[in-house]
Amino acid sequence: GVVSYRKTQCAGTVHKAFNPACCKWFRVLDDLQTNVLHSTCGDASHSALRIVFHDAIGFSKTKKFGDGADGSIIMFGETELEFAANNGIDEIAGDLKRVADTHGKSYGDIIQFAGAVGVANCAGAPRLKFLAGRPNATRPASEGTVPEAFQSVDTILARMHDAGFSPDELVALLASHTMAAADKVDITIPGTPFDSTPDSFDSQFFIETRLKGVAFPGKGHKRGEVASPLVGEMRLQSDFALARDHRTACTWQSFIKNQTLMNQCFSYAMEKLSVLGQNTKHLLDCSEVIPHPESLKTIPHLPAGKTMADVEQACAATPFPKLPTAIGPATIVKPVESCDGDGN
Ligand code: HEM
Ligand SMILES: [Ca+2]
Repeated sequence: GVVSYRKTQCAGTVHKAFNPACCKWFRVLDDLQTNVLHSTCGDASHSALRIVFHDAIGFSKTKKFGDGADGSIIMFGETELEFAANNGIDEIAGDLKRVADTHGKSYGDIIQFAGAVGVANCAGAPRLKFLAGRPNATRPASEGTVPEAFQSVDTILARMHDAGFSPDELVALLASHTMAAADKVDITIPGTPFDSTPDSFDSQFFIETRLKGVAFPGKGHKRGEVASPLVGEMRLQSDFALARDHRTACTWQSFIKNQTLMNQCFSYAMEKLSVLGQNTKHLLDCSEVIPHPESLKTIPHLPAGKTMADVEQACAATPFPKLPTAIGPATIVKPVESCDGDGN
């Protein structure tokens, strides 16, 4: 397509595009927002971001398996969705497969597109890039490429290194856990968030993972889970450990009062993730289709009932930033509701 400096009306939509070749993605956008993501930072938008990671990370620099952000998790879903680390991905995979098939898009593209749109549905989020044109996957990823919450920091950093990501880049990617909840860690309490604001792309996740753990949100401890600081909040063992490890703690902490830095680092790392194993020369930049996220309405804070005495020090070089405490009774985190019609 030819880029012009005047926008072209995209037929069949309310949208206009600089690049007419991106018009068809506006039709995909409308379908996704109406039927899957509901233009909200809820369960489906969260899942759309998670599947970006689980698809792309099936990549290895050393062993030549896996082709990265190629949609193999949908194309070879009967294989990959059986992997334990992909527990719970089946629903979004099915939804995105339908949308891709309807619009004649590759599974690699639909995953990256839905991820970027899902992020944009969350207040405070960066507007991620979107490149289109990934060919369909020709083989499934191997089991063992997706990090698990019960693994050690050494194991997780080694796996990320093998996929081309530094410890700092992993921390940046983990900003994703600010718009996240767990359904499968403790199946008795589906939708249990990782921070007190799962509908906002804020730095609360980086704050709350550094508070002293006091209890479990369900009835006792599950594999990959450690005690969390708030009623109704889930803490992954891996997030606990990465928040405190000398290789990652200072970067973790640096995002708390610097949303701009957090968003820039997340965007950069997501851009890398979104084209893992792909030749970007063959991709078309349709970033103009990604909606503009709303801005945040809150500032970084300690949840109500917490003080600086509840913070665990971890970065030797820099003290934990001073934060105000939210007013009111101790924060209780409400579950993220799912819209799958089964009432939980
Ligand atoms: C150390 C690496 C990581 C580990 C061990 C990990 C582990 C997990 C676990 C256990 C869950 C809960 C799943 C469930 O029970 O439903 C989860 C959720 C999630 N993860 Fe990660 N994750 C990691 C990195 C990432 C990265 C890099 C991204 C994105 C770039 C990501 C995005 C998400 C999102 C958005 C959710 C929420 C899904 C939802 O609410 O439906 N994670 N993660
Ligand atoms: Ca949040």
